[in-house]
Amino acid sequence: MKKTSNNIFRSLKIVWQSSPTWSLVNAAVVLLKGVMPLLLIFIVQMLVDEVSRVLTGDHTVQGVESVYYILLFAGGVFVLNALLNSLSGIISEKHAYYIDDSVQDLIHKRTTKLDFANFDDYNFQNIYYRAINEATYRPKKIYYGFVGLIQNSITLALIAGLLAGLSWVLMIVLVLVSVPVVYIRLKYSRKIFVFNREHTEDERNVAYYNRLLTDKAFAKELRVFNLSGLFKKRFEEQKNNLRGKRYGMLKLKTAYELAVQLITAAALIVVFGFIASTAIQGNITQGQMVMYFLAMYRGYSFLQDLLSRISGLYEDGLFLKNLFEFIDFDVIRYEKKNATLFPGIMKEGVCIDNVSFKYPNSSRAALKNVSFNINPGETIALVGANGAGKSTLVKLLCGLYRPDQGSITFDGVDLSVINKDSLAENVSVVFQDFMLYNVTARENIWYGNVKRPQSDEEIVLSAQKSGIDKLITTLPNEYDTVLGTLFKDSEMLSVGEWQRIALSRSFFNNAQLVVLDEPTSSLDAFTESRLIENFKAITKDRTAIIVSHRLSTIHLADRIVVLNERGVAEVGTPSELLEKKAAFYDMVQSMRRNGLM
Ligand SMILES: Nc1ncnc2c1ncn2[C@@H]1O[C@H](COP(=O)(O)OP(=O)(O)OP(=O)(O)O)[C@@H](O)[C@H]1O
Repeated sequence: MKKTSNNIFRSLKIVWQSSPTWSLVNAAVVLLKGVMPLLLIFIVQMLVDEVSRVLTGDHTVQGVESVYYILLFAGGVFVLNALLNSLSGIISEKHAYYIDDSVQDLIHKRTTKLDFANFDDYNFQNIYYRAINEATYRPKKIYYGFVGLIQNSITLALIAGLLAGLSWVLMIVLVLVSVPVVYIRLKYSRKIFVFNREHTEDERNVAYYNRLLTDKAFAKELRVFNLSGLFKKRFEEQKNNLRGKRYGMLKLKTAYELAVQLITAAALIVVFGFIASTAIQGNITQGQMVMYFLAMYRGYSFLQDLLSRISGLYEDGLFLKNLFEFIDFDVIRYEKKNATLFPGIMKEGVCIDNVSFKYPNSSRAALKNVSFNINPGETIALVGANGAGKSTLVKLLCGLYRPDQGSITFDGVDLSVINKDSLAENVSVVFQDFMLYNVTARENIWYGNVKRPQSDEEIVLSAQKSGIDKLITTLPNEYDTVLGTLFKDSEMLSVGEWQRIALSRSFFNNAQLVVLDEPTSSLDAFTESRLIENFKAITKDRTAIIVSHRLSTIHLADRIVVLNERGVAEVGTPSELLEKKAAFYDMVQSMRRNGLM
């Protein structure tokens, strides 16, 4: 309960900090609206009493005039009410923008600053999923729930004051019969909350099948393997299973609620009877009787409202735990305080020393005791069978993961103490699964180093190095043509062309270490041989690591490092390794036999 109220206050703080001015304006309008119902009850009482006075004999001008004044006053209240209703719409909309922005900002800060390794953690994925689902609306709902609670309390206090003129017992009776309703709501809020947390993975599974059915990334295979029927069936089964359980809880909750509501209604009838008999005995006027009826009825509905707001707030507080859990989650955090810069110009090179690594949530080691050096300006080819750990080593080299054991140093400076930005400026990578950005060709390359201007002529130079410049100049707006298929007037490229764009992006970043994971996998023979011919010029003065299965690319290297499941199998120049007739030699022979070279 304490944690729930903490969440509520933390959420209100977010709302307040999003815009103190709009929070105040919005709250003022909501509270003013809360006074309106009571004013209307007063007006009705005054009207009934004045009209019955005129009807029972007071035909004087003052008597009729006072009816007009009451009507005039009522008109003013109606106008104010209409004004508040219209204004509250745009005010709350404007305020909602600020709240949305603040919450989104919190989430963006979290997701962009997270270390990449967290995305491999299924538990983190659950927390992230729950947070995203709550983030969009809960803080806003809490704010309105809270302001509404104050509004209802004011109205109720005024109504209670009014009813006190007749009997305090009336209010107490109403409060007492409402308690079970609140109890049931609170109980079920917690049940639903627990249910949702326990079934996050099932929910994600439903969302996954929904993605398989709708996302472009899966659309091709969905068609060629005719998978839509199977996916739809799984989607429906899992969704209906979840819905069934949730609906069952809702039915039970509704049944209990209905039972206690009936008791409350009976109590209300008794109270109405009491008011009527008091009027019949002549202890209150007809106007007062109508006023008490209305006050009682409105009081009852406001009390119901108030109680459902309290249980709503409790529920929101519970569910906000999901958002704050994400914001506070003790993530895998690599960067150390007082991190240092990457060494100026490397003189000693890169040292990979006895590195072992297991992915988070994986039981198998991806790298075991890997050790080798890379001299400054040297090109190393990293080869080995599928799953040997080549891409893993690439990810470790650019700081996406940290070794569990051993170290990676640049000129003796451990990667773990290097500042993230400085590392990104000095280590440039083209991943196997490089990104396709649906922006202009120029921007696609510029993303390699956004600290440089977009007009930088090295953008064209980088495109020339990967051999994509010629194609770009044939596009309708040349370098300013949007690539992809997402937006109007875009031009789609082939996989190999995209790969050349990705290569240009890494060339544009004049990093000291260039890491290319399968850089020629999608290139045609002509482009590949041109890239290979120019490779030395492209990586001039830079240290390079190329991961490849292609002998033509491997032969570019000064030295080859062969990885296997036990770590580094062998290291040497291409001719040394061929002479040694061990792992690399066997690999080349196997390729030759199968006509792969
Ligand atoms: N995100 C991940 N989570 C858990 N295990 C992973 C992850 N990525 C890779 N692995 C495992 O780590 C091992 C090494 O994978 P890696 O991708 O580094 O191999 P590779 O040598 O690059 O293979 P390939 O030649 O097929 O690209 C594999 O056994 C793989 O299953």
